[in-house]
Amino acid sequence: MKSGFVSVVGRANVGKSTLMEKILGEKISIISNKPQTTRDEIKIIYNDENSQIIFLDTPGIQTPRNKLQEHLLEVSEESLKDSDIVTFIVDNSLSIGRLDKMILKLLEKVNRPKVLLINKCDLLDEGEIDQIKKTYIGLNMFDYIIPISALNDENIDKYIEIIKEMLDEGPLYYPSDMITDKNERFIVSEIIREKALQSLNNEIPHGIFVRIDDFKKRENKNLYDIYATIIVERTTHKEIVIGKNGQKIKTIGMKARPEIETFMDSKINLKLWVKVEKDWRKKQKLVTRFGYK
Ligand SMILES: Nc1nc2c(ncn2[C@@H]2O[C@H](COP(=O)(O)OP(=O)(O)OP(=O)(O)O)[C@@H](O)[C@H]2O)c(=O)[nH]1
Repeated sequence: MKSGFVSVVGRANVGKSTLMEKILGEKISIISNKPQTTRDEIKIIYNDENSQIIFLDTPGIQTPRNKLQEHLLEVSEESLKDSDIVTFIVDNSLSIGRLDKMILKLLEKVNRPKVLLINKCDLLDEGEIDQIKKTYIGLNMFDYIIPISALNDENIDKYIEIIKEMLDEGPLYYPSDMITDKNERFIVSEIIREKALQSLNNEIPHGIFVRIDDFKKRENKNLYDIYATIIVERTTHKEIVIGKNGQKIKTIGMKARPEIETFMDSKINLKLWVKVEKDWRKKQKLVTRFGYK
C-alpha cells in the first residue's frame, strides 16, 4: 500500500478544479469548483486497490489584499510544508508571470519532491510545449515536468502513475470510500455561497459568507432540512441579496437546492435568511469564528 499527501498549488484559473474533477469525478467538482475568494484548503482523496493519494487542494494564489487573502496564502504555504510531494500547476502561458514567480519563490523554500504540470496543452503546439518545458528545466527545481490537458483528460494517468511511484509505503489515512475531509455542512455552505455570488453578478464583490444554522435529517425519510444564513457587510447589500419581493434570494435557493441534492444524494428542504455583520472580512476574529482557522 502506498499513500501520502500531495499539495497542489497554482494561481487561480490554471485548471486545478478541472484536474481534480477528472481524477475523482463529478461530486468533487461540486466540492472543488467554487469561487476562489474564501476557499480554504480542502483535502481530496483518491483511492485505488493499492494506493491512497490525499490531494491538498489549496486556494488559488493571489496577491494578499486583506486578512482573508493573507490567510489563504498562509494555508498554501502550510500545506506545501506538510505534504510529501508538491505539484505546481501552470497553464499555457509561454513565459512565467508575476504570480507564478511568487509561487516559485514559495516552492524554493520547500524541501520536497516537486512535479510541474503544464496544463492546457491542447492549446499549444509541440514547439511551444518544449519552450515552456525548457524554461522550467532551467530553474532546476522540478523532479518531473508533465504536459497535460485536464480538459481533454490527456496525460493525467501518467501524473497519477508518477505520484504513486514517488510515494512511500504507508497506511490508509482515511476510509477508502471517503472523498474529502470537509464535512457536509461546509460543502453545502460553499454551494450556497457560489450560487449567491453567481446570482449577484458582482454586485457585492466577495462580501458574503454563508453560515449553516441547522442541518437535520428527517426521521425515516430521505430528506434533510437545511437552514442557512447569508451574511453580508451592509444593509444595502442585504436588500440586494433579498431582491425585489424576495426574488433574488428565492433564485439563489432554487439554484443551490438541486446541487445540494446531488451532493447529499437526498431530497433537501432549504431555507435561507440574510443578516448584516459589518466588515466581516476585515475582522480577523470573525474570520476565525467562521472556521477559516
Ligand atoms: N483549453 C483548456 N482549458 C482548460 C483546461 N483545464 C481547464 N481549462 C479551463 O480553464 C478554466 C479554469 O479552470 P478551473 O479548473 O476552474 O481552474 P482553477 O485553477 O480551479 O481555478 P480556480 O477555481 O479559480 O482556482 C475553465 O474555463 C476550464 O474549462 C485544459 O486542459 N485546456
